[in-house]
Amino acid sequence: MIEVTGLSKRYGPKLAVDDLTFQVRPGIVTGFLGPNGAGKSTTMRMMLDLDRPTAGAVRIDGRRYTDLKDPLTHVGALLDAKALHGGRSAYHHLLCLAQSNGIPASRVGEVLDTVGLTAVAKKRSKGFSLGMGQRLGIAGALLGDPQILMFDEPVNGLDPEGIHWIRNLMKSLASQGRTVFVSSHLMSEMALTADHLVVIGQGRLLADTSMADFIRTNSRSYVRLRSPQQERLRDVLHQAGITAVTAGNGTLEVDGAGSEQLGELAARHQLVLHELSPQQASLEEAFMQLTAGSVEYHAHTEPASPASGPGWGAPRTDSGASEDRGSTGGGN
Ligand SMILES: Nc1ncnc2c1ncn2[C@@H]1O[C@H](COP(=O)(O)OP(=O)(O)OP(=O)(O)O)[C@@H](O)[C@H]1O
Repeated sequence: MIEVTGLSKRYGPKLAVDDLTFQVRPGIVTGFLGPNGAGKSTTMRMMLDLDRPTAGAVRIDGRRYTDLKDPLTHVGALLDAKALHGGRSAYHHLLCLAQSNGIPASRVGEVLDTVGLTAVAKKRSKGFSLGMGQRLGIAGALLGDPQILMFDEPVNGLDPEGIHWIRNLMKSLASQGRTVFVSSHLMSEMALTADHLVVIGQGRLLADTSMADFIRTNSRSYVRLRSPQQERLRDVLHQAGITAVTAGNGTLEVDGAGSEQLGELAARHQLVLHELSPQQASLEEAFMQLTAGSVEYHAHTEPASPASGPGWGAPRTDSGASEDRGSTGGGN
């Protein structure tokens, strides 16, 4: 398991990671979420000793990363798929990694096969597409058959088949009892992959909880009802002490009562229902709700117009102007 304790990282005036404490457990996929610039990559780099913490510590199975013998056999990581020696073939890139980590050369062919790159094994990686580079990075992470795996944005650049493959790979690695820690901005994908979530915003821990609890705690759940006898239904609900809110499309929304209770109530009063559906917010909605206060880089739906605005280059006066990096979405 990975244990992060009081971890902080300061870059000049910027506190990129602020006193993070959490554990990543084996046997499940743990998703690592946060808005742009929240500190995810910095945290992962510190986990792998690629960046020195300003304070705090990371332990991998009770030891510091630098104290691990042949670290790739303990921890496999994909942090930056572009961090490759472009002149080397995929095969030689992996062979160099294997030789410097006491891993048998026979593993190279196995992992190339696992990630589907056998046919291009002898090609130089500088000609690889983004998706092929991701696959090669994942092959490198798997090379030492480690118990702990970390992936920073692993589906970046992958096509739908590749995304599906990554999802199944992570689940199967976790089901073998391994520790899988993965960051992603693709919420729909994370919702299908992760069992547990660690969420950070502006370097601070916002949530460390199961996927189900995270969605339940950070979003509204309700039951949607539609009936041709809406007025009677509303009266019946009111008499039962249940508040219903009229929504669009002739539907009623009810908080605080389950669909079983509502269905039985309607049946007792012989009311026809055309819809009785529990509504649960998506991970994306729950994530946006939780992180709303810690998003640093806000884009704007409407592009600024030279005619209506204060003029190109003039200081903006709307909220968040000082940190705003415009509609490119910021990043680093
Ligand atoms: N080497 C560095 N020097 C200075 N500042 C840095 C450095 N690395 C990261 N930062 C800053 O630290 C903060 C956290 O960055 P980090 O890349 O860890 O965030 P992230 O959550 O991975 O973001 P994203 O989702 O956009 O990849 C940002 O404000 C970033 O600009």
